[in-house]
Amino acid sequence: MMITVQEAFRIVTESVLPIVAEKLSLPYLQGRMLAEDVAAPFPLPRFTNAAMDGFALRMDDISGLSDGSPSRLTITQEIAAGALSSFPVFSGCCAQIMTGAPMPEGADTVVPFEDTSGFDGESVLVYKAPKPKANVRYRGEEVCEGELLLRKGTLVTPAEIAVLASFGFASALVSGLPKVAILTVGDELRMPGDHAENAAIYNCNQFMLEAACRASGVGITVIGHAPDERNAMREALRDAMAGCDLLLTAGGISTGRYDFMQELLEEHGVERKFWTVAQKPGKPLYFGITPDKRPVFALPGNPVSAMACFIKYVVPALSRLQGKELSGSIRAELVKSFVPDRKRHRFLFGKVWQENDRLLCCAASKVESHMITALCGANCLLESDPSGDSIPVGTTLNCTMLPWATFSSLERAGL
Ligand SMILES: Nc1nc2c(c(=O)[nH]1)N[C@H]1C(S)=C(S)[C@@H](COP(=O)(O)OP(=O)(O)OC[C@H]3O[C@@H](n4cnc5c(N)ncnc54)[C@H](O)[C@@H]3O)O[C@H]1N2
Ligand code: MOO
Repeated sequence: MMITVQEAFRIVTESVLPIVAEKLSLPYLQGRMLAEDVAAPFPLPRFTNAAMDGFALRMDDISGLSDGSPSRLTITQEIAAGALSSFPVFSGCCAQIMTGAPMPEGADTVVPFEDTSGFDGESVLVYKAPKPKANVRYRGEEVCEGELLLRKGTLVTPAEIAVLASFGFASALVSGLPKVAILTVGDELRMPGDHAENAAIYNCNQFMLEAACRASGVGITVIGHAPDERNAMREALRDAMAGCDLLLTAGGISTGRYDFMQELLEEHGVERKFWTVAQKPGKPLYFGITPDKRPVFALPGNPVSAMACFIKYVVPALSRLQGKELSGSIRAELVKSFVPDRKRHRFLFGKVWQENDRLLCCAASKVESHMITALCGANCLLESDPSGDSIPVGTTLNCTMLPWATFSSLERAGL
């Protein structure tokens, strides 16, 4: 039974559940999403330390500097970064101290090396008084022990890796990264690089979907292709289904004599959630769940249809598998009218950009589901409800950004 786009979207997002989280070491965390809150196991700085190379002293001992004459102090110890002072700085004394070294007991201020007579000798002349307590980094001044450092759901960037490392965490729990299997079908398809005779065409979906998955930040397990023949498709499906978290097929899902995909998926135990959606392109879209609850999308073979379905349904499913929030769409004003579909929700690839304070959009001029060049230059998928009238200039439309669209593409002019 044909269902609405809204219903299809709801079924997909409700049926797809997060996969198991995994613990990864620091070098592998970049780009992943934290699966748990991280609290500070100790305060930061962990101990009060010097912010400059110089002399740790008691501020009271250099108060005489105010009348212009230098103060002389006896150097009683040297503290390097990583070393501990074993006795206090007494009045009239000071400690040579290096940046990052723990402050010795008794001292409250660090005078930078440049404002003294230097490290040589048994005493030092201090020429310039800093502010009291200057050049000292205090225990816990940045972060308190137990404070929430990083929230579950945070995308790990070099900043989060730096924070984790600073607190001594060698690894972190991140959401699982889905592995996608891709299977294309069709006797007519040839691999790019091979000869395509007579009525043959080149396999675009396999490479397009692989690139779209990688651009969406997920991994690939199997990439396969099968001819329109039941046994070959059955075997290819079995291989594709082994070990993936999400199965994507393209082609063979409509009503043609060789469209065996639905029948074979169900033979493999996939439970159909829906087949056919009131949308253009992408009407024959099939969505199901394997017995062990993995999502399966059988995308229509026409490449633009396959990509529209990927953006509208597969990208949110990949987010759900990772426990990520769905990105949602943005609203932009149409600058060039187009004809929607009378009965079906219309998807069109297009461009959204910013002009002054307004977001504007326009659809690609090539609108048929086999016109793959419409994708080039597009940064979003535009949507329009069914309507018998053309959509006028100035209408506000929902635009879903393509996962690989760049921020700068929003600033350039339209298609
Ligand atoms: N009688 C009907 N015919 C069709 C209907 C319908 O409702 N009734 N729906 C049309 C729509 S809409 C679409 S979309 C297609 C989808 O059909 P399939 O998913 O079964 O896809 P195929 O028939 O295998 O292929 C359709 C089209 O796309 C080309 N194709 C397929 N795979 C690839 C690939 N990997 N790379 C490049 N091009 C590919 C294929 O050669 C066909 O031209 O059905 C309509 N028909
Ligand atoms: O709906 Mo089909 O996906 O128009 O080409």
